[in-house]
Amino acid sequence: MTYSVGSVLLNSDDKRKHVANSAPYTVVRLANEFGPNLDPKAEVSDSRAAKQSMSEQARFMKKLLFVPPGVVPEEVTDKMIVPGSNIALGPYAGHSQIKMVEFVNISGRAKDCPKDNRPEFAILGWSNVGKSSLINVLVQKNQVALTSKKQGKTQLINHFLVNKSWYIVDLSGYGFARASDAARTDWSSYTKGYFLKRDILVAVLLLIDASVPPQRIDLDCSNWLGRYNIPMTFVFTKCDKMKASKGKRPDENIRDFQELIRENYKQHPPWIMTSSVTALGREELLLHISQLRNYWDQ
Ligand SMILES: Nc1nc2c(ncn2[C@@H]2O[C@H](COP(=O)(O)OP(=O)(O)OP(=O)(O)O)[C@@H](O)[C@H]2O)c(=O)[nH]1
Ligand SMILES: [Mg+2]
Repeated sequence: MTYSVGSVLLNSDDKRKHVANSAPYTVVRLANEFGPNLDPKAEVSDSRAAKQSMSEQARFMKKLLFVPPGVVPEEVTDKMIVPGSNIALGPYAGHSQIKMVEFVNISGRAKDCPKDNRPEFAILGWSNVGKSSLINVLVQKNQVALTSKKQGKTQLINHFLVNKSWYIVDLSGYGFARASDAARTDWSSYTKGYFLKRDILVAVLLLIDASVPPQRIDLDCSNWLGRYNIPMTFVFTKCDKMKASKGKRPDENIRDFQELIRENYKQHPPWIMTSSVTALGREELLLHISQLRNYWDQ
């Protein structure tokens, strides 16, 4: 099925839609390194073919970029693109450091969430994908969000107020193996309700474990968000597990995931590689968040 998250709704007062839709997306850095059409080892027999292939690559890469609000796609240069991502940084990027974070609220449903209208970013992903670890790394404090080796630990909507100006929201894992059936059923009622009703949700950070092959649940989830036009950024976690003895490397799993979802989007969502062990992607993700947030705030 094809979802349209592509058209720019300039006359809409719904900034969330603009944030989602101002993004002609995808695989730039990855495309450079691992993209299916962009194998650097591919032999090109003559210079004309090489040039043609280069311009095809350039077109392919532009199409796959995330171009933020305030930037014209044609004006994106290499320097603007965040390494390990498809995200270009624009004029709204900045003020990304987290100076203060307070845990303020646990809610069961959207109607119980804070009502102060501050913009928020929700962290969603399969149980054990590393949501709480990522939050801890972003705010550079251990134990702000509870992490656990046991799946299904976080089971409600947890609001963290950052710099007294915006929220990070830790959501329960979906499809957790060890949580009770009741908790699983709850997810569909309260978490889905949260996505649909929460007007000040700037974007969902959908975490995907890059150390394993693409999972059906992640594909379903991204399709579900796409269907409801909810802005999302794919945050690939555990990218430090480069030396996994079995299976594919994270970059290969990421490429496979991109390939599987590519057809579903007119414009591919932004994505970024991270690790909570090495803090890979931390600053970059904060900059990406800042440009969406600053655009929202203006
Ligand atoms: N190698 C590696 N391990 C990670 C990374 N992020 C998380 N982990 C580990 O993965 C496990 C789960 O991490 P959590 O942050 O608790 O996962 P969660 O998504 O919050 O899990 P739930 O709250 O149960 O939904 C822990 O053992 C973490 O140490 C990472 O970037 N690299
Ligand atoms: Mg958690």
